[in-house]
Amino acid sequence: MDLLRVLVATAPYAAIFVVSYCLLIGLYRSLFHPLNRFPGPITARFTDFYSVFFAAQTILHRRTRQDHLKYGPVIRHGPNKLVFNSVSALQEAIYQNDGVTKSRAYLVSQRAPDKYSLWNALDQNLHRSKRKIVGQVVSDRSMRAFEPTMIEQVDIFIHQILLASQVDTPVNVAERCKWLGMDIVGHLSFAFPLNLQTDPLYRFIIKSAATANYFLNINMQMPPLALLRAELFIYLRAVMRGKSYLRTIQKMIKTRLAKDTHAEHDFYSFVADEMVISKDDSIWNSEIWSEAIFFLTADEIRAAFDSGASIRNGPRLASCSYLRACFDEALRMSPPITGTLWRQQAVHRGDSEPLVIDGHIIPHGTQIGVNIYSLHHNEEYFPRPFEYIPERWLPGHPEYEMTNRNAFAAFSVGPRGCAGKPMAYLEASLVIAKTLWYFDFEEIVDNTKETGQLSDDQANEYQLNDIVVSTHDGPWLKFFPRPTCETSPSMEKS
Ligand code: HEM
Repeated sequence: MDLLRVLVATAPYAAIFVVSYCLLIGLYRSLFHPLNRFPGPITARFTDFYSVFFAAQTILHRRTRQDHLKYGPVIRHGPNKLVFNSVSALQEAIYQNDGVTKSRAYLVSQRAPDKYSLWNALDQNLHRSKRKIVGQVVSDRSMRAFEPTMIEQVDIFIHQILLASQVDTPVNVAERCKWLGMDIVGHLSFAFPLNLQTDPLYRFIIKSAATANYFLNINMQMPPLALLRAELFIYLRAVMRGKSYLRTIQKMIKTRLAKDTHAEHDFYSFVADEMVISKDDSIWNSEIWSEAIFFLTADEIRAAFDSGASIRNGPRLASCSYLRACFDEALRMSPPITGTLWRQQAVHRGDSEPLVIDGHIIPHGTQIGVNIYSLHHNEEYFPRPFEYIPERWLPGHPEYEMTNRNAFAAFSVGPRGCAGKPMAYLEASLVIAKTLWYFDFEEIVDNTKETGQLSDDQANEYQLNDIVVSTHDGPWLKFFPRPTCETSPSMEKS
């Protein structure tokens, strides 16, 4: 009762304190903040809720581009944030600059205070040592050893499409690719057969991972929001329904720990000797846990591939330049990571060495970045940005001359660029090559359109939802087996 009385008595003072604090912060941000000289939306000047608002609608990438069109190549997108839309910021000033590191916003993905994954390790030395280990997993040699498993999974994908075509059923390609991607990464990480393609048991993890990424994206825009732990309610509900993503990963790790370290050719066999791994329940706080979470969600990215190019399979896969051009153009228009990859000046630089980006001196502590979607739709680098033109990537074509391919950032660049790039290309090449070899297809529903405020240009583009990695639905395709199918091993399974 006493406590209640104290609370009631102090409430007005607390309210006055909060309002005064907000007013003072507002006054400082509008009049004295060193970023005031940069243009941008008024709301973003005062609060990160501006980005949170659009992130919650999964359209922050589109909004950022619109803001660039309105305010120019450098915009203030939060009280302490600047977004750049130039090749020089991408290639020199930010992502390949030793004096710049990942932003502290990445720490919202930490599982335990002193545990870092490759993705959220800000310290450059720690990152280098982690990257070395993961580099072994996705190296060319390792990928060659893993390829038979990958092909096996791709063959299941083809077989499932055949089954659908035999009963005249259209296929949601995004959904199938997500299942395939997750099955492959289950084998790659802990040699665990998730079998999403053939068995619905674990399919819930796709949705769970998307929910986790949705909240991650919002929290990264305004890190204090992570303290609210809004995602906990969703996790709790999943646990109660017996469909917990985290519990599934725990099961995968435990199953793997029960086997001999080098019994399988997977991620675990590489990291086991480097990390202290406990076989009891404290697995939740272990280093392997942090890495596993990252590995499993990163793979969702691969579901974004869709291409209509005609290609050939086999040893010449790597030399199929048109296939590669089609991939790159799809990745340009619909990058699997659409957002701004936030960075900040590294602490070791100290205040004495100013960071200069595109001629602007950047105050220490400012969050800086390039928005991949905006850069990929910058007309200066990619004329007619909303048109799918693979010839931009093929020497000898006029479009090639007019394109600045240095502005391509689907895998980011520099030491924090994508470690899985060769694997992503290999997997996508195999899937598309095999699918086109065995099937003709037609689109059933037009998935490019979406309700909402889209410009005419945008309406012609395949619509993505930005949740750190972008998600989408469809296309819905109806497949027709080609005569070549009859002799294929994967078809014989039917
Ligand atoms: C089309 C598919 C893919 C795209 C477009 C893509 C894109 C990216 C991008 C843009 C980053 C930088 C993220 C940041 O700075 O916050 C990244 C990081 C990373 N990606 Fe990928 N990725 C793809 C597939 C994969 C696959 C298949 C794997 C692994 C099997 C993978 C592993 C990684 C890793 C380990 C990092 C962190 C690198 C580091 O911080 O050192 N990616 N990826």
